[in-house]
Amino acid sequence: MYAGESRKRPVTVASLARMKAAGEPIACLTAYDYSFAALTDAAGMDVILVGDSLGMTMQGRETTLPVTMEDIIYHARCVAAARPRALLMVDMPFMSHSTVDDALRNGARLMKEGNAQIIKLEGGREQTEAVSRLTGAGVPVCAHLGLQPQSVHKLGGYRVQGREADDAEAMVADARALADAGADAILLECVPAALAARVTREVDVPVIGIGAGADTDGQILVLQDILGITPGKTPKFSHNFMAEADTIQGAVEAYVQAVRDHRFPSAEHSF
Ligand SMILES: Nc1nc(=O)c2c([nH]1)NC[C@@H]1CN(c3ccc(C(=O)N[C@@H](CCC(=O)O)C(=O)O)cc3)CN21
Ligand SMILES: CC(C)C(=O)C(=O)O
Ligand SMILES: [Mg+2]
Repeated sequence: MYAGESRKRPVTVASLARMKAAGEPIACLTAYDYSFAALTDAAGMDVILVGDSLGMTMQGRETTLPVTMEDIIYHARCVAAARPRALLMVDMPFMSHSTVDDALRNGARLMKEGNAQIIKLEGGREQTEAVSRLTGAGVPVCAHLGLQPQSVHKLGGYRVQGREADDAEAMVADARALADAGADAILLECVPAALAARVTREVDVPVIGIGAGADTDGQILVLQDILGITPGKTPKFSHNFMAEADTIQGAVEAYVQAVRDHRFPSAEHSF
């Protein structure tokens, strides 16, 4: 939503670009079913993500790796049934885009079967050809840099990425390459706030952050984390908005308002 745009009008990929240009924060949240998608949409969310985090939040798996195309399409269809005004973003599962042919076939499935309006895929410059072919074919793409949970076994855990100077430079170069390849947005997960601010300045496409500080074009969190119902430990970058709300609807609205008013994230949620 950018200044002057009717709140009732559906959010599109073009809306996100206009919001970046206008300096209007983009509020994003995951949802995995019809009821929460409807509630989240009524709270005024700009983007709803059917994330592969559903492997953990919905299925109780230890990582996102077991999530299948069938799983994510099932949840995307449940969310799409709410006919949200929000832009519907859907994650490409682990190993669903490791070849360009797979990326094209599976990206098309998320749109045709899952009703995705934009797909998100983890990876850096090695994904540029897939991004270019997908966007060239009319599939909007959000690239996902920084902490890539599908690489947890390669990374050795869920850790902040880009702390060393050479890793930071590589991330900036990846962001540029993906934007040049046609990516419509970039998501940065678990990166130092200063690095995220630099990527946000240096690329033309909207940058959405999670654990990436306050100076990105938008914020995203996981639904269960903002409701305080994630079993076990929640990431440092999340905040339980139920702590100050009486209802689930109120908590989701408080999150949207905190993002719009630049009150979330604060330093305690950032690296
Ligand atoms: N409930 C939930 N919330 C998420 O944000 C989330 C998921 N699930 N599943 C998929 C990924 C995994 N994510 C995670 C999981 C753990 C940390 C974590 O524990 N991070 C440490 C930072 C460690 C460091 O300082 O390097 C933290 O204390 O927050 C981060 C991201 C983000 N995503
Ligand atoms: C945490 C967000 C960015 C995500 O990719 C997911 O929910 O799967
Ligand atoms: Mg994901």
